[in-house]
Amino acid sequence: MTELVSAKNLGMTFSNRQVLKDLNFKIERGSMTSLIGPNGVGKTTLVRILIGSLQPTAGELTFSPDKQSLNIGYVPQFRNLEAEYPLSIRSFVSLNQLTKHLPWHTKSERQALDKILAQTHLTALQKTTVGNASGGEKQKAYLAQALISEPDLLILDESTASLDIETKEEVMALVAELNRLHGLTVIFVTHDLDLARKYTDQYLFLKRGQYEMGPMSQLDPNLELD
Ligand SMILES: Nc1ncnc2c1ncn2[C@@H]1O[C@H](COP(=O)(O)OP(=O)(O)OP(=O)(O)O)[C@@H](O)[C@H]1O
Repeated sequence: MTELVSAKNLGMTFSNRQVLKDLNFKIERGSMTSLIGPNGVGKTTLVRILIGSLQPTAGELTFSPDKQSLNIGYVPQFRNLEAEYPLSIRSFVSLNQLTKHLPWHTKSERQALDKILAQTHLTALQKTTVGNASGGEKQKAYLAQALISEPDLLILDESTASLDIETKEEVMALVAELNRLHGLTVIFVTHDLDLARKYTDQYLFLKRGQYEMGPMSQLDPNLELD
C-alpha cells in the first residue's frame, strides 16, 4: 500500500493549552482507520488540521502526491435537516458537483450522479425530499454528497453518532463496501468501539499528551473511552 497522509511531530497548542503533541503516523491508501479517544482529547482538532481548516503549531502533515491534488471528502456529525427542507435527495447530492458555473448538469455529471446514487443505494429514493427521508437515508445522502467529488480520503466525523444501531451498521457497511470495491481510504472518528472494531482495520487512539496506533486486533478488548 502507498502512503496518503503522513504526520511528523505534529502538535497543536491553543493559547497556552497543548492539545496535540508529537504525533507521528501514516495513513495508507485504501486503509480504514478509526480515530478514537476520550472527549476533548483533540480528535476534531486533528480532523480540522487534516482538512486544512486549522494550521498545526508544530510539525507537519505531508500528503501524497501533494496537498493540492489530494481530494478530501468530509461527512460531518449527523444533522437532522428540517422536514421542510425542499431539495430532493438527487439535487442535494449534486450540490457538491464540480461545475458550479453552469445552471444545469453536464452529461458526465449526470452519469457520475447516477453512479453515486446507485453505490449508496439511493437510486429508488432520489426524488424523495431530504426533509422527508429517514435518518439513515439522510446520512447516506450526506455520504453520497461527499463521495460525488471522488475523494481520495473520506473523513466520517462521528457521522453515525445519533443514528440507531441498525442504521449505523447500514452506513458503515456501505462505507466498508466502497473501501473494498474502490479502495476508498477512510478515517472514522468515533466513540463507538464496536463499530470501529467491526468496520475498520486500524486505530489511532489519542490519549492526553500521548497516542497509540495499531491494527484493530491489538486494541485493548476492555477499553472504555468515557
Ligand atoms: N479554536 C480553539 N481554541 C481554543 N481551544 C480549542 C479550540 N478548538 C478546540 N479547542 C480545545 O481543544 C481541546 C480538544 O478539542 P476537540 O474538539 O478537538 O476534542 P475531541 O476529541 O474532538 O472531543 P469530542 O470527543 O468531545 O468531540 C478541547 O479542550 C477544546 O476546548
